[in-house]
Amino acid sequence: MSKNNIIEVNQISKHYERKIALSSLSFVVEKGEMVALIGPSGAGKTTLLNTLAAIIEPDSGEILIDGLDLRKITNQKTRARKIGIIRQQFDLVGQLAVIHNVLAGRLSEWGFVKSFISLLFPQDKQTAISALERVGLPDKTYERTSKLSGGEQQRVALARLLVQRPEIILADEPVASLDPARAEDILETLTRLAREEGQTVIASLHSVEYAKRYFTRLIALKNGEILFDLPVEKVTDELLKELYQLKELDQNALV
Ligand SMILES: Nc1ncnc2c1ncn2[C@@H]1O[C@H](COP(=O)(O)OP(=O)(O)OP(=O)(O)O)[C@@H](O)[C@H]1O
Repeated sequence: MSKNNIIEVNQISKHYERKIALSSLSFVVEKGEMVALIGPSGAGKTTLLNTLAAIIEPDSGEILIDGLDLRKITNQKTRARKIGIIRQQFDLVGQLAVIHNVLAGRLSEWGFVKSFISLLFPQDKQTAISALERVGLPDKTYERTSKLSGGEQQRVALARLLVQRPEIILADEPVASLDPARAEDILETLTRLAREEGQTVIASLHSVEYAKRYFTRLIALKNGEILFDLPVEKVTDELLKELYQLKELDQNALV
């Protein structure tokens, strides 16, 4: 494995009952790459991201992170330093003030007691405040998170990632529920901050337009397989047409 490869996926497969979600996928990602995962609904994007985040285990194949088998990175602290994920539901606690959600990025490092204490006396307050400044939310620090709009909550999730500072950021449809202006704003912020920190990003996106604008490489999934894996400038309209064509009728569904 080359020194620059931070992720190496070797023939991973995952199925749910009779449905194949991922079919023997292999690819390599270098440190600092900005990769967008695209493909029609049900193609396997979320399953792949959850597999990379070790939220689900593949049936077969292996994932190497910095040359280490992901299954062997069992220490939570080590794993949190390597990989952070933003999911569609943000995983924020609505009743808590924004700052506490941001500091949850430290949870695996601090352990339960310090994290609990931080709910009363925010520790490392300055780190959280500067993360909130970087995502453009300095005035919401003590606001109850549930009062924020969807776009603002997405920024809180980003600030939490900034505090966690993982080497790899996985983002599952990070802008699905946002209007176009806010979606672009979040993608611009995410990719700019990741570039500044030298982080590697893999994000699933429904919008090919955003994928092309903010990312440098597109991995296209279709029916759990990689249809193409190309630098943005090599992705043609023909390939995209093939990718989003309606699936062939699933004969099994008729039985
Ligand atoms: N927990 C589950 N149980 C059964 N089938 C599942 C489960 N999770 C995913 N699937 C199936 O696996 C396939 C891949 O799903 P996945 O959510 O990874 O696709 P996706 O590309 O992220 O779709 P979307 O763009 O709609 O979010 C789909 O056919 C889906 O129905």
